[in-house]
Amino acid sequence: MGPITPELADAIESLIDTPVLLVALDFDGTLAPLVDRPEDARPLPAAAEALAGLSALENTVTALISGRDLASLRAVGSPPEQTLLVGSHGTERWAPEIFGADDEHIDLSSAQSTALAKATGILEAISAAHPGTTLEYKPAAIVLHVRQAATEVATAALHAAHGQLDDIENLQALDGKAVLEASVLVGTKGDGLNWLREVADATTVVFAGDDVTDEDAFAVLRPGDIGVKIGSGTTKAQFRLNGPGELPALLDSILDMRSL
Ligand SMILES: O=P(O)(O)OC[C@H]1O[C@H](O[C@H]2O[C@H](CO)[C@@H](O)[C@H](O)[C@H]2O)[C@H](O)[C@@H](O)[C@@H]1O
Repeated sequence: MGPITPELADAIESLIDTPVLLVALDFDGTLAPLVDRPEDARPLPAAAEALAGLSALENTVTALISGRDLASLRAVGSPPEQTLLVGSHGTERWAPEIFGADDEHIDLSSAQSTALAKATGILEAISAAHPGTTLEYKPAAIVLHVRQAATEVATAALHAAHGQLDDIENLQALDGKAVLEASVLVGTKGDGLNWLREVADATTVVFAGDDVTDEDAFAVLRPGDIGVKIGSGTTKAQFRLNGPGELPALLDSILDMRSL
């Protein structure tokens, strides 16, 4: 049996006649399998092909919604031209001109720049002291990656980072999969998904994601929408797939339904 359960198949069937469908996908761990180095992540070819097919359909809008900043998301995701993009956990937003929406760029206040510089200094020192950890620099955040560190080193680095970042004003610490992100902007994927729904004028939304931050997006789904959790963990989503390898089956089924 494939990954599409009869219940999920029924939900997909109901998408046939919705006037405007929005298909919004998280990137890392959903469209692209998790890998050691963030710069090496790429969509699975079958998923990228299905996404391109969906983006070419009339009355079906595609979007990526990620914790990555937009430049990084574009570089690793190579999204189809008409795909809307939400980055930096909801705070950066871009839509093709045809949608007539205002983009949202990052413009830090001096208090935010000061907080980011402090957090950067702290995480650079922690990373230097914890072999195997690396840093990712974003316009409004600094991320400590511990995926490649030994377990005890990773735990110690995350513990030290939490302890030292907690006192900085204008900063929020976000836990993710083998990462700790220190961000000076407060945004959620729920805000991002609400923006996408409005800009696309969507009557129904499909959203798939794997991480804790994706729960904010599942939380704003409405009756008739479809939320799909990718992988294990507690979730508000109604449906689940085991990993990014099963996403192409979902996208292909939606593509078939919307192509009828
Ligand atoms: O919202 P997402 O698109 O899922 O982005 C969340 C974070 O993804 C990236 O980190 C994760 O993927 C890396 C590459 O597979 C992996 O090495 C890391 O351990 C994961 O946490 C990205 O680097 C972060 O900036 C995103 O916030």
